[in-house]
Amino acid sequence: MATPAQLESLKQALSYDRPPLCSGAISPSPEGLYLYYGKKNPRFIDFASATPVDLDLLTAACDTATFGRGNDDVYDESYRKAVKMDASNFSVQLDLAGSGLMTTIEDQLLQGEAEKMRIRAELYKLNVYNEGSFFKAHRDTPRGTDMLGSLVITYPTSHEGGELALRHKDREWKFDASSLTVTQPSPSLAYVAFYSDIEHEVLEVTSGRRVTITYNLYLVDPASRPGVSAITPNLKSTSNLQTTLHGLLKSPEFLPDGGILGFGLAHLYPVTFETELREMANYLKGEDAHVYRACRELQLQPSLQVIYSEGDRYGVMMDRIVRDPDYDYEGGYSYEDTLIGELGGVSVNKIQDAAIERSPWVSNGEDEGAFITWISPFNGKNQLQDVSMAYGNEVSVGYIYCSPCIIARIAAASDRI
Ligand SMILES: O=C(O)CCC(=O)C(=O)O
Ligand SMILES: [Fe+2]
Repeated sequence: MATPAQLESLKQALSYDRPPLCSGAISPSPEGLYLYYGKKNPRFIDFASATPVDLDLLTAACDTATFGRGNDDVYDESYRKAVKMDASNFSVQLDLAGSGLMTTIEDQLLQGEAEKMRIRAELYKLNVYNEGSFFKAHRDTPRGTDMLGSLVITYPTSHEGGELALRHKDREWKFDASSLTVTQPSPSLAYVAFYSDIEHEVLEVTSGRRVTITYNLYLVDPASRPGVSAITPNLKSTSNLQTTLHGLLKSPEFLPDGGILGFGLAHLYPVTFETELREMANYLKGEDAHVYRACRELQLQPSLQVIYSEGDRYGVMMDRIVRDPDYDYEGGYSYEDTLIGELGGVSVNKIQDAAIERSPWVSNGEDEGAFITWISPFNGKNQLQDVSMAYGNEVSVGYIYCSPCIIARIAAASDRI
């Protein structure tokens, strides 16, 4: 066993203070503030000098903004009150790459294994929030395992309210694009980029108008794009977690007979039944990337695992995402029995104070089980039911957020020294 003091030192070392977002203002070239929109009667706005009439015409050309609830696209003004335009109906002249913005976002959001990746921004929508408009708290719909985040760019139209509030774990950040652009010396754009699983909300616009364009941010492996070379930022400083864990590994009193460390993840990740957990190491965000890297640097061969079962205390750990297996429910078998008996799953504890001997599958002799020493709490969002929900009767919807855990196997003290 690890002593409470040892576990506490590891938990303390997990503290991570990099926010899951980056924001600021950019002063683009004059064309960066131009917007062309509409197909039949195209129009033009220069946001350096947009008039109320310009914004009325833009509003009139937009559609009411729907949002995704489960597998449905719904319109509900109590949840999202705004108007929007799809990317196929407008064109912006902003040169994202040339403005240096993508490099800044990459430096902030790519960590761990993802440092060797680049970010591709795909224009998604234009939104207009007139007085009284808002968009209640949501997470952006996962659109691929390579989807990393979202970028919101706000034009410098004068307005009050309409702050973007972002929440992760127990923290909240409020981004007020209006007061930021007003204080810039030349007409500017305000930007905020964040991981797409971060909950965010557009607060009510109390006066004026707020106009944004949004981009979906995808990870791109430069190795798969010939001719594009990657510059890996030199962020390889040894983390506090790595130092603390290294110290503990050197101590013969820390897990003397070896054991399994578990780290619940802080972020959610888009998956399908086909997603390989092994590949997800490349997509880890923020503190999750940081934990994975510390374990890998210490040769602990970290792996991503999912734990199935609805129970609060015990579940079945798998190294892959599994489709709901066929099982003989009538004959008294559960899908957990099938995962253990046929698909190589192992019974584990989901919380620290659940003795593995009490696991239903260990106590009935079905499985030996494995006890996990949890360093950060396991987030139960990765159960089979959650994964299958995205399918329903429309398979093409495809992706759903799940949160696996990072597992590190610690050898016995005699084998470590
Ligand atoms: O317009 C904004 O500030 C954010 C919009 C948003 O969150 C979304 O479109 O998902
Ligand atoms: Fe959003």
